[in-house]
Amino acid sequence: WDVASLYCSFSSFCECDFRPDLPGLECDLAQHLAGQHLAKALVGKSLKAFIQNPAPSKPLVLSLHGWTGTGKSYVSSLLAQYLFRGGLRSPHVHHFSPIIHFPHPSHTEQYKKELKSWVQGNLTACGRSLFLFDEVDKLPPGLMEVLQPFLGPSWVVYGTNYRKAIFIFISNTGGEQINQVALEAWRSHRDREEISLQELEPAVSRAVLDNPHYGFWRSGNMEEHLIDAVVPFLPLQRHHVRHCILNELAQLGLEPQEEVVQAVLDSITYFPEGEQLFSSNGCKTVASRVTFFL
Ligand SMILES: Nc1ncnc2c1ncn2[C@@H]1O[C@H](COP(=O)(O)OP(=O)(O)OP(=O)(O)O)[C@@H](O)[C@H]1O
Repeated sequence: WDVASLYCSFSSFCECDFRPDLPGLECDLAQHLAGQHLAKALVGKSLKAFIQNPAPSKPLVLSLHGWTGTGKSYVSSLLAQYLFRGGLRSPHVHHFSPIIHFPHPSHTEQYKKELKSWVQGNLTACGRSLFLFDEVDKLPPGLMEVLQPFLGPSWVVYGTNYRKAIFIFISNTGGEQINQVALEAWRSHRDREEISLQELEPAVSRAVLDNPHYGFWRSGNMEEHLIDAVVPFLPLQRHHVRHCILNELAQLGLEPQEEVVQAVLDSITYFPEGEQLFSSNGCKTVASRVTFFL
């Protein structure tokens, strides 16, 4: 324990290195996040309500769903960047990945103890902590049970005020269902921006509950309404991938180069077989393809 965390544990005002810059986040999302009108709106709205409330009644719990490469990790890292001074490297941002942190299903009981004490210890050190769980559908079943007491509205758990924490869960579960809704909207000539959360949420929730490998399936978080927002990420079309390529070129300090843009777009595979509408891996491989074609 350093002096700062000791101070934090006695001071309800302590915000550690939590320095939220919501206008900055909104601006970055508006400029760089392609094709995700629902994610943009939902993340912005839930964060604003949560951060502006000096005494939230429960932690903020977001569940991000969608096809690979559609921006779930990207949005999470922007969140960390605009909420904490140290961004993803802040000592109060905790990132869990099944392959790295929970690789052996036979060690689940040990992982449960460790996860519970890790979350508890870090919330004691700083109530304003961000816990990021990647590939939730690949976590050992039952592991997430230990998180349940931290996600709800109780006043205090194990002597710690945890209501200012943020939990983000990421998975591909529900991705196929989201893709189907987006495809049907396109086939019936509906504007993509008309796709509403009400259309997607039931399908995503069903996919989560039906998936026996999904951590929440056993822990009951879905049923108990501990999740504040189910955030669907739509599959990306060719013009969205173009946006990602231009982002990448700008990041490299380069002007848009049409031959590179076309070469990258043409090297990507699209689905379904007939319409060739959505990028098979979203923008996941854009960075490496840009480097290749430069
Ligand atoms: N909607 C998007 N707008 C802009 N860039 C994007 C978008 N989606 C993905 N990217 C780019 O592609 C990279 C990979 O995407 P990201 O890691 O966020 O995918 P993901 O949805 O988390 O995929 P997975 O489910 O496979 O983990 C990002 O770092 C970002 O540069």
